[in-house]
Amino acid sequence: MKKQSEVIRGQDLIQNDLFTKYNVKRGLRDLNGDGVLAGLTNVSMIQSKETVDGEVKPCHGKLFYRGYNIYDLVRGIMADHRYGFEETAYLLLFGELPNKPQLKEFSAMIGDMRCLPTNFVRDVVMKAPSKDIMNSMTRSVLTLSSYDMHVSDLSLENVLRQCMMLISVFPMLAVYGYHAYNHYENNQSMYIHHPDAELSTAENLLRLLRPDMKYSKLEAKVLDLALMLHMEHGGGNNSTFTTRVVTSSGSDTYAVMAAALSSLKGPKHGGANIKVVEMMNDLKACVTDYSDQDQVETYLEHVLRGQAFDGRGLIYGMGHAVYTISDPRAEVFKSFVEKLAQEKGCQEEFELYSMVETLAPKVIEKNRKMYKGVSANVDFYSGFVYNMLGIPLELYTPIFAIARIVGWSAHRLEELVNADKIIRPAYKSVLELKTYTSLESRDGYEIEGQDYKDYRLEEREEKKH
Ligand SMILES: CC(=O)SCCNC(=O)CCNC(=O)[C@H](O)C(C)(C)COP(=O)(O)OP(=O)(O)OC[C@H]1O[C@@H](n2cnc3c(N)ncnc32)[C@H](O)[C@@H]1OP(=O)(O)O
Ligand SMILES: O=C([O-])CC(=O)C(=O)O
Repeated sequence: MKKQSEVIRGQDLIQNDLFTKYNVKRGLRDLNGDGVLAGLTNVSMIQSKETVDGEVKPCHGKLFYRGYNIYDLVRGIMADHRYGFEETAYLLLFGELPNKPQLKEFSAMIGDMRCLPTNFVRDVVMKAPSKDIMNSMTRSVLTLSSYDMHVSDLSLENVLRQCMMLISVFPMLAVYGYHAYNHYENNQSMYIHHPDAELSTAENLLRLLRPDMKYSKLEAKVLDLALMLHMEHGGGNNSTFTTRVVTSSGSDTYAVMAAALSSLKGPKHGGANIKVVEMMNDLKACVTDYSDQDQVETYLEHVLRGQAFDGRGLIYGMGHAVYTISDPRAEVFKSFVEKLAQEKGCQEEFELYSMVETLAPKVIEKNRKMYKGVSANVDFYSGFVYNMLGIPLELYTPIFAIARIVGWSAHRLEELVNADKIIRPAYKSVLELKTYTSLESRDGYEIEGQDYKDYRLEEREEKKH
């Protein structure tokens, strides 16, 4: 395929100056990070700039769910020693914080709905397991549509039912998908624990994951915090915008959530949490002393030049489309990470993360043309936290999805209530028009070799147990 791919590169490359000439907002954003306005939302608000003396300036990032500052939500729930997933999900779906009976009823509904169709785990989740749990979840979500008698009913009542069911079963799809992979690919024992309707989402996640179903209160609380912080981030982030776009075409909830999962898994979006941990492991393997600032800085320079790690030139967990000085979620995370690292004896690693957090923005700013600042994003510390909780790498992005499906649901419902207009931006064509020629008279390149054969799907080798 080498020759053909070179042809594609030649045909598809559009010169940079044309984007400037036609004022195309690449990535649908201005250089200073302001996004092209694509809609209005009541679900959440992100602030990264403030007006001081009439001048707009970058500020520390702020995030509000339905008008409530994320700091206050986290602080309030933590202070009362409650789990926050269900309460925050209620807030995002219904627009106000629940009172006690409302929270009890909603939590009970989520608990009751944590139930998959008969033999679904055997017939769907355990078939052709994959290391890529996001793809496994996507397949499960699409297959669940076959069990829904009202799959295409777009009434709010039906869509809410579908969203709540998916919110409830996402932890099962993720963890069972992991167990199937771990068994068939890694030859480990497989156990499928049932969820407990009385427990919170965070507790259930750990219960389903661990062989003995046990976890400490601190572990469940930290995971619950992670879920709260990842739940929602405005209409413009890649997976939520995908949700909005696919919803606007009139598609069903399963197809919409499958599309959103496919967006979130990308390493520039939710998939960054896996990349951060892989990058940090690579860093540790590449330097002789990871407390040595010079060595760490040199490694980061190599990453940026595409000479280290995955060759993409990105320092994962750094930078954000909107935030510049700070991502409030990373700040909240960091304060808990430090405590957890002390408890788990991982202070040295915490020091390394802190060092990279300080050095990376300087290294990026030195090597790239910057229009706005770069700081640690929510994905920077999350993988480290999950690692300390003994959660396998394959589940890091799925945990993000377990939280973010709430935001996707709120945006799908908001899109259905308001827009009823298919989202369809414009692409200016810079195509040159041509005169048709007959097959006999065409020049063209010759296909050499048959290297496509290397790419054929391999039969999965049967594992002996
Ligand atoms: C939940 C989330 O989705 S949070 C984001 C998770 N993603 C990551 O952590 C991946 C690493 N980060 C990135 O790829 C980017 O910072 C993004 C995709 C998050 C934001 O991208 P943008 O808004 O386009 O970044 P921005 O406009 O600030 O970039 C300016 C320059 O700095 C570079 N830059 C920004 N972040 C990084 C980074 N982490 N590593 C290397 N270079 C970076 C950009 O490539 C760009 O340089 P270029 O014009 O030469 O290509
Ligand atoms: O807003 C974005 O572009 C990415 C992000 O942080 C999120 O989705 O949580």
